[in-house]
Formats: sequence, structure tokens, C-alpha cells
Amino acid sequence: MNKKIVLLVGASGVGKDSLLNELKKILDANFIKRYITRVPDINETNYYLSKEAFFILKQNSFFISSWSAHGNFYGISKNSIKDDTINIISISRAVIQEFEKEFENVYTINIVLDKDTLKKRLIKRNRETLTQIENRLNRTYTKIEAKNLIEFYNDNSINESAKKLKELIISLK
Ligand SMILES: Nc1ncnc2c1ncn2[C@@H]1O[C@H](COP(=O)(O)OP(=O)(O)OP(=O)(O)O)[C@@H](O)[C@H]1O
Repeated sequence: MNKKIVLLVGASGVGKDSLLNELKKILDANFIKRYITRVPDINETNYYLSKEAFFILKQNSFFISSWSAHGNFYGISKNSIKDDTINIISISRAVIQEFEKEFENVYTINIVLDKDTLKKRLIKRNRETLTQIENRLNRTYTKIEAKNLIEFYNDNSINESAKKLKELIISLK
């Protein structure tokens, strides 16, 4: 069973969803949809379900991993991981070890940006107020603990960055 698991992590607004959307157009891989208890925004493709349904699935061991963020719950189903392909998942840094426990070839790509560029992108995205954006930028994140950790700067145009990310993912051995 030859499969790779590529975990994408990174602060809010660094471009995880945008990169995934571009990658889908140029890379043949299993892009895993997350189960989330909130309506997806235009950039995302999730399975949207109620909190009640989420907890029934969780109790029945449907998820490899689940976490909460900003009052919503997120889960990755066991049956979404496929053999003989690259499985790509956007997750919380808090659950990296759950995948490393379960699978062999797990790579974590930390998407990063300098603070000024991130701030400009968050303002342009217009999803939050300036105060909420400042709070996000001042948040301190826990250090990422991962076996195979790679940093990736999303500081080119989205097309260029997606191409570079594709090359990186293909090169993972
Ligand atoms: N390479 C890029 N060049 C210019 N703009 C970008 C690039 N990548 C992403 N963006 C823009 O930055 C904003 C944030 O991107 P996106 O929503 O994909 O981030 P995210 O990491 O998925 O955030 P969240 O974790 O909050 O969902 C969006 O408005 C997106 O269009």
C-alpha cells in the first residue's frame, strides 16, 4: 500500500485554501474534503454538517482526527484516505501526530508568509474587521512538531506558488 499523506498547515490567511484550489487544477492527487460544522466560504469545499451529526460520527470512530477552532468542529474521515496516491489535507497543527501515528509516509508543509504581506491579504480578503485581523497577527502559535516538516513561502503569484508547491509535493520521497 503505497500512499503519501501531505498535511498542509499554516496561520489563517497564508493561502492554504487558495493553494489547494490551484493545485487541484494541476496535480493528480486525492484532495481530502473535511467535515466541518460551518458553511464553507467560497474558497473551500467541505462537507457541512450539524454539530449533532458531527458528534454521532465522532462517537462511532468515523474520523482519524478531529479538532475544534473558533467554536466549530473539523474532522477527517478514515475512509477518505486512499492507497496508491498522494493524500492532501489541510489540518490544524494540533493534530499532526494523529496522522503520524496512523500512517508511515506523512509530510507536513507549513505555509508561511511575512507579517506585512499576510496583513495586506487579510485586509483584502475582507472577512474580518481590522481589530480581528490585528488580533490574528499578534497571536502566538505553538511550535510545529512534525517528523518531516517543510516550510513553504506563498509569496509568489498564486499560479507560480501552486506550481512550486506541486513540484515540492512530487519530490517528497
Ligand atoms: N499567492 C497569493 N497571492 C496573492 N493573494 C493570495 C495568494 N494566496 C492567497 N491569496 C489571497 O489571500 C487571502 C487568504 O487566502 P486563503 O483564504 O486561501 O487563506 P487560508 O490560509 O485558507 O485562510 P483560513 O485558514 O483563514 O481559511 C485570500 O483573499 C486569497 O485570495
